[in-house]
Amino acid sequence: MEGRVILGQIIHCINLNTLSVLDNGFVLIGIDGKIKATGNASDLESAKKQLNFTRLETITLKKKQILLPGFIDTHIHAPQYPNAGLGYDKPLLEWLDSYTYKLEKKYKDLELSKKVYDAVVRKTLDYGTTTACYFASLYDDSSLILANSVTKFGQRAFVGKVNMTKLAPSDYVETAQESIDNTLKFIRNVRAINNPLVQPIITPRFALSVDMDVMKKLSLIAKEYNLNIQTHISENKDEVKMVHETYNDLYASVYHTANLLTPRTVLAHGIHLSEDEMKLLHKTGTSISHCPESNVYLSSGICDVRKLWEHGINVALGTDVSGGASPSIINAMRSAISASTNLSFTKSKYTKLTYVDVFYMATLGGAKALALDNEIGNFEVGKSFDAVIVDLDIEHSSADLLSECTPQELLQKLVFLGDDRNVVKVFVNGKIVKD
Ligand SMILES: O=c1[nH]c(=O)c2nc[nH]c2[nH]1
Ligand SMILES: [Zn+2]
Repeated sequence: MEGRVILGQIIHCINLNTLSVLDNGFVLIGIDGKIKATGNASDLESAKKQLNFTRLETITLKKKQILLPGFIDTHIHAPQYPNAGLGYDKPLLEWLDSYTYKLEKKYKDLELSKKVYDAVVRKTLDYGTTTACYFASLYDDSSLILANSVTKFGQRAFVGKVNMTKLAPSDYVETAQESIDNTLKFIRNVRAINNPLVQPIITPRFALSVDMDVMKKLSLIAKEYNLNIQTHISENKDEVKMVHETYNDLYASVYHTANLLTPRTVLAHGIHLSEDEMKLLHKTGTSISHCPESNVYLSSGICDVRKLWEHGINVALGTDVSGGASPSIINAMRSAISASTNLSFTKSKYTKLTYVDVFYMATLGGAKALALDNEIGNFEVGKSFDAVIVDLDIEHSSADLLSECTPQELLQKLVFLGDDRNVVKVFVNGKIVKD
């Protein structure tokens, strides 16, 4: 058998509280991109023999390099990328009207779509995002271009054509029929690409912009086509109030009524959830995508990740570009620590998130949120090899390593100081997509 072996310092999460660190380890990958064996370097020869590996390409990491699972961005709006860093003077609902819809409706232009989508996919891969869960726009043909960009550059992704049937600009809204028809067309077209790494995802924008009937039909489509679901929940207090007024129900209950809460559903934000809503999310196996940078820039609030965990809810990370400015999950890890530190100033007996907590959310937590934890998220044998090689010894980068570091310290340097310069190689399903 042919394959590749990576030797060196390897870190991944086994579960929420357990970091596995191999100081001198190996990961053996088959030509099919799957992990065949892992362990200490001293056991490599016997693993090779046992698995009948004859020809192996070897990558030996340097002293200041670590191998990590690829990062998972569970919430990013690809068409909003040109607005990253702009328009943070307004809270959510005004921001949507003043900046966001105005940009998204330009994606009728397929040339613009290709230009921006190629740029987003390239940029997120450069930061080590091996899997991204994208909101696209209302337009199915433009959204298909995002699925093609992802395919071209080799990223693993979910791509959602957004549904919006009300409370939207008159020139950026669909009828119920268009919304459903175009969603079905989009699903068929993404499936026709025949790329197992790219899946369509059901994407009602949020409860305020989609009619209940349409949400219910979308949940039936998710079931029939075996699809994941994504939307937003409880991001901003005015938004929550409007949802209560519109539906006379709790925000999470609105989605539950529409049958949108499933173990394959990821909801962005979840800042202002009530006890009952958290219980409902736990009961339905729904995950939250925590988007800490966006929550600060849009003045939405601070999500209490520990409280969600206490309720048994899985929490992942999202950049939420362009609510968040940075397309980097490394940055999202850092922002999650800052957000929880700020929370600790106002809450008694609150333990802020650690670098291990956020690393978990960026990898295995993300995989769980997308129901891909049998496929990616760590280096368990049988999973696909989605990984990044991180180098903390890059000249002119922010992380100047002037002393010896343990693998755990190298990971901390990445979380607090790292950027795309430190991500020197990226693999998706065993294939090198950044070198
Ligand atoms: O962060 C957000 N970005 C959006 O585009 C959006 N739409 C509804 N709610 C939203 N929240
Ligand atoms: Zn969002």
